[in-house]
Amino acid sequence: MTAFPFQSVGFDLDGTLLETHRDLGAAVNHALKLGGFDPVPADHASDLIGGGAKIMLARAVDQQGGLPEDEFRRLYKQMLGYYAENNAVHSRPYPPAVETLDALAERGVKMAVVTNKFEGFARDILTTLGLADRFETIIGGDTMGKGRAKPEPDAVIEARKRCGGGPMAFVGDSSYDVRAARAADAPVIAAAYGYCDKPPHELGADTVIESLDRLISALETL
Ligand SMILES: O=C(O)COP(=O)(O)O
Ligand SMILES: [Mg+2]
Repeated sequence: MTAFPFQSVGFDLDGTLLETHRDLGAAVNHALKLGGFDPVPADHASDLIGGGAKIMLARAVDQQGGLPEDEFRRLYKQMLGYYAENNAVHSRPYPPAVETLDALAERGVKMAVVTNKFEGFARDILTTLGLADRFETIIGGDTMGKGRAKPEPDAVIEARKRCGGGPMAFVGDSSYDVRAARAADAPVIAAAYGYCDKPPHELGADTVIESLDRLISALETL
């Protein structure tokens, strides 16, 4: 067997490893309701995901005319409070996620999560789902400091360092992921089944997969 080409793989969370839009959508709708806004329809919640919770709520509020800063901040706090209590109600790994993580572990590959979610939420959800221990590190949108979340490369670079510093490939579903990985000089695979903010083939990734069960062969042929 030839050696696997990557020492580590970095994963985006929402829309790549986990289907999380129902819980995120419920949190946004909780805040929208408190602000007197209409809820976001369930099948539109996924369009708001990618830049973290604040951007998600801001997009939903702006679609309905926007809010002054202090009122927005109040709703944002309410949203975070709700999500803290309800972040893994409906959220699940995509069906081949666990098998794929197993298959990578069998090959000696280290795995990292690099998400724009707050690190604490990511840890909570992965712990509830029994997956937290599989990752060498979990880096959130707040881990590297203000303004350093994806699409900045810092979190990908830090994840690669924490995984030993060897070659890391990155897998993500949005332009935030592709830009962060590119800027960190990591090959990147786009998850077409996720919450892509552009048509998957236009994200600028090295390759596109329709399901996580294609990941290992995609990594071997990058
Ligand atoms: O919650 C978000 O908006 C983004 O999260 P992700 O970086 O894991 O996709
Ligand atoms: Mg994502």
